[in-house]
This record gives sequence, structure tokens and C-alpha cells, in this order.
Amino acid sequence: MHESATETPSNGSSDHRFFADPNEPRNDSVDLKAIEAAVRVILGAVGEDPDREGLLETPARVARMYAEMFAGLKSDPGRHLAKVFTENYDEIVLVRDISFCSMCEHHLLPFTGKAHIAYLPSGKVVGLSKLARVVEEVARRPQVQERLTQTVADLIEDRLSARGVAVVVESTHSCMTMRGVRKPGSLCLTSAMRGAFRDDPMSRAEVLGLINRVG
Ligand SMILES: Nc1nc2c(ncn2[C@@H]2O[C@H](COP(=O)(O)OP(=O)(O)OP(=O)(O)O)[C@@H](O)[C@H]2O)c(=O)[nH]1
Ligand SMILES: [Zn+2]
Repeated sequence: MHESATETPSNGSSDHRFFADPNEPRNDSVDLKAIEAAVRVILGAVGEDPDREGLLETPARVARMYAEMFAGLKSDPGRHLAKVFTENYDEIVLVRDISFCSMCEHHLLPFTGKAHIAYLPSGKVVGLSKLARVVEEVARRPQVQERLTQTVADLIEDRLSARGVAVVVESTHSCMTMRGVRKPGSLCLTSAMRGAFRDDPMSRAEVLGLINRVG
């Protein structure tokens, strides 16, 4: 009998990962127990009592949160670009406003925002959701925004043999808004241009116009 994702595994396991969505990134090397122990230490170090009722489950929660936030650390986000469709279309494909949440590697605080991805196909196109899946998976790593932007652009150029790729990322960094310099509302923009979008000023202007909703 075909097992669906809601049925109990035949081995009786209640491990939620048994039927994990293959599209979701997974990082099995996350050491949950080590994170729990570290969080207990941090709570004690800031003057809290890690054994008070409200904090008892906190170390385990934080461990699960890090496992989720860093699920893309060991995976290959390019796997989402493996299935392509042959299509006689050679103009811009743009998916705008792909929301994401990543983690700043300097402070381990989130930076959140939107990515805009455009490419010029060369005989093959990819499912639109796959562009968003790439962003989602690359975002689940500790990093800087520049690296996220370039990683996404390189993957699309490489795996789709695209004639041009443009990735623009805009985000708010919690480490700049809630601590340190404390500048709520500040926005960080990065872009990575490849192929025609880098070399041809007309193509570059066209794609930036579409991303910025001009014209
Ligand atoms: N280039 C870049 N810098 C980032 C990113 N996320 C955070 N930062 C910056 O990383 C820098 C780390 O600076 P440090 O001087 O080492 O750390 P800090 O003393 O906590 O710095 P402040 O944030 O200025 O208080 C800060 O300027 C952050 O704004 C990012 O994605 N890209
Ligand atoms: Zn930071």
C-alpha cells in the first residue's frame, strides 16, 4: 500500500523527519544537545536562572530554532534547478518579491527582506517556485547579504546555463535596527549581475526597470 505523509511509518517511528518534504532543506549534522547545553550556559551567564519554570524548555526550543534556521548549511540548493523544461522563450523571466529570512553571521541575528531574481533562458526554463526554493535554502545559513546574493546568482547562471542573471536583494538587518547603531528603517541593497545583465547596459537597464517597477 502506498504510504502518505500523514500515515504512521511502518517501523512505528514517530520521527517527524521520516516523511520529511524532500524540497525542505535538512541539516542532520546539527547537534541539538550541544546547542541546548550552550543556551543553558548563556542564560546563566546573563544572570538568569535556567531552571525557573518559564525557561525550562527554552534551550530545547532554541536548539530546534537553530536547526531550522541553519537547515541549508549542508545542502545543495542547486538541486531545485535540476528539473528544467525545454521552452522556446529567450526573454526575461523575473520573479520579484521573494521574501526570506536569513541569519547575519556576525551577530546571529536575523536579516529579513525580499529577493528579486531574473534570468535570460537559453532554451530551458525552470519552474518558477524553484527560484524561490533556491533563495529559501541559501538563506538558511549564517552569512552576509553579499554572499547570499552572489550564491543565488552563481547557482542560476551555472545550473540553467542562463545567458544573463540578475539578483537584487533588499533587507533589514536586525543587528543594525535593534542593537548597536540602532537605525530602524535602514535598508541594505545588494545586486549580482551575470552575463548579458552585466555586460550589456540596455539589458541591465531593462531588468532593473522591471525589478524597480519602472515603465
Ligand atoms: N557587509 C556586511 N556587513 C554586515 C552584514 N550583516 C551585518 N554586518 C555588519 O557587520 C559588522 C560587524 O562589525 P564589528 O565591528 O565586527 O561588530 P560590532 O562591534 O558588533 O559592530 P556594530 O554593529 O557597529 O556595533 C557591522 O558593521 C554590521 O553592520 C552583511 O550582511 N554584510
Ligand atoms: Zn549582524
